[in-house]
Amino acid sequence: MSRPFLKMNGLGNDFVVVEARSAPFAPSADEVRAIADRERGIGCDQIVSIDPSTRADAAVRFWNADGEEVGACGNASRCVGWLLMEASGRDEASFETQAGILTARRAGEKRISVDMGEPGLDWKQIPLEEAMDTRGVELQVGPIDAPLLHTPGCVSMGNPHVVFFVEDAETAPVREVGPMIEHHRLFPEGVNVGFAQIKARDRIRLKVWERGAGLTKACGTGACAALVAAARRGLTDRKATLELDGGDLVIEWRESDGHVIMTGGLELEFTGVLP
Ligand SMILES: N[C@@H](CCC[C@H](N)C(=O)O)C(=O)O
Repeated sequence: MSRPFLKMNGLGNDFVVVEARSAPFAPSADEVRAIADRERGIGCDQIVSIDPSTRADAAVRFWNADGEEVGACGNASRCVGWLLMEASGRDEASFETQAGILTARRAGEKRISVDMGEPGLDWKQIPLEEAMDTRGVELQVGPIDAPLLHTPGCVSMGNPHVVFFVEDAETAPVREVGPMIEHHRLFPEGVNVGFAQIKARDRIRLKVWERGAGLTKACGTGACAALVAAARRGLTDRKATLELDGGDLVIEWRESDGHVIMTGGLELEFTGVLP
């Protein structure tokens, strides 16, 4: 499969990015896992391919480190948007994903805004196993009479998210609870698990246990989901700074069209050749 790649990250959430507009790239789950392996492979949270498109500048596919293809990846979308704009010399780029056509715009030096589209808020869009109010679903962790965590919000950003609101994100049981909820029966397609501490009406501290990748330094769609889940419950305004382990993202759930706008940085780490 020898072919060039770019190693990139968005706030430390890292990717192997393959340009596939002139030569198809369709890795098997085993090949994805081998590339993503941090001991024996290149090591990354997700793999990204930039494919040809007749409807946008490109089409983009994402795979988690566990080998499964997924519908959205916010931090990687900023990296792809930047690559497309650097190649075209323009200040805007669009690309197809399973979540729809996304538009990226420059927002400073190696800083990109991506219109992530409208969040999915109906239980069937998450999806959930049964009908529930996604502002606060019937799910709890710990003893029935004294739950550790409960009544999280659920949001789809083209991928499923559940967001628990916690007193202190630094001490939240991310590594213990994340894997338990990731594959919980309520989520037939699995789920990304956010732990959000509301610091102010315009500031959230967030940790995310990602479906198929575990605890990452940042999760762009997770940040979008946390802002939407918080704003729906009146905990924050519709625009806030999301503090992730790897850095900050500014997320706005726009009143005018209901779209979620994610703004943040990216890094090009190095180039290489897949073995
Ligand atoms: N890190 C990404 C999310 C990648 C996919 C996610 N783990 C899923 O399985 O849906 C982001 O920045 O959004």
